[in-house]
Amino acid sequence: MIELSNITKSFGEKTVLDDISASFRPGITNLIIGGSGSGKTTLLKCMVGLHEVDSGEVCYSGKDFTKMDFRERIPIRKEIGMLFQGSALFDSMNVEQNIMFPMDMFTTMSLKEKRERVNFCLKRVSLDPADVNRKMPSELSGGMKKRVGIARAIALKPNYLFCDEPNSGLDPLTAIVIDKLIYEITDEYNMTTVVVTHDMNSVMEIGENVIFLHQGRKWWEGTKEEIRRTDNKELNDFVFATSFAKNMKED
Ligand SMILES: Nc1ncnc2c1ncn2[C@@H]1O[C@H](COP(=O)(O)OP(=O)(O)OP(=O)(O)O)[C@@H](O)[C@H]1O
Repeated sequence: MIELSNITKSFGEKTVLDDISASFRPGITNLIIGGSGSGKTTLLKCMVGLHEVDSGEVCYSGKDFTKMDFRERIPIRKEIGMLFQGSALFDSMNVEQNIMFPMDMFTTMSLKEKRERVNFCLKRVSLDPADVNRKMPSELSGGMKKRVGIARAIALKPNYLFCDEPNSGLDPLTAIVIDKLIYEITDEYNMTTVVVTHDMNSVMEIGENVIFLHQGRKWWEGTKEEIRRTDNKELNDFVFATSFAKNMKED
């Protein structure tokens, strides 16, 4: 469980996050949506400590992350898996080395144990270790890179999974496959998963809890089913901006 209380963040004069409170429960996919510049990525970065908040609390299972120093944060960081935009694989490392990286950083596992874990994680994302282990990221398709990114994110059996635009750059069918994968592993490992997206297909497929940010504020919160019935003007304008999505709205 992650709980945000009254998060505020400014860059210079500009308030980017304005008094955001929200709860993200384990075992479900929590989505953060909103227009460009609404503060989604900033909020995600505040949650993992890549930005410091100006005020407010980010609590992991009741422990306030914002008040901790670097050392105190390490045990929580070990429980966090991250899939950032573009997969962020290390170009100079092959697939196996990429997935081993968090284990090298945070564990004393033997090489044999690490290899077993890499193979397990690759199989979990439906990749064949014998086929991809020695490949470099440049040799993989966009969808495969995302899968490897997810395999690396789950390598340390995280309790928390953060994904920033996991579908960016993917064709619609591959995007659905990646969404389903995130949804399945969230349920399977009972992770607290937070996904930043502006992909409406994702919202309608896996939006079990959706937070809508508008002008740096939490404007609306609900489920994918509730979005179809919402009267919130800004949310409607955002979600049903495309004719495809309009067809999905209930009368
Ligand atoms: N490091 C920074 N320094 C100054 N301003 C920043 C910084 N990071 C973000 N911003 C500003 O904060 C606002 C919110 O940015 P953010 O990236 O969180 O939006 P977003 O909702 O994720 O947008 P997008 O969907 O386009 O990725 C923007 O106006 C952006 O210019």
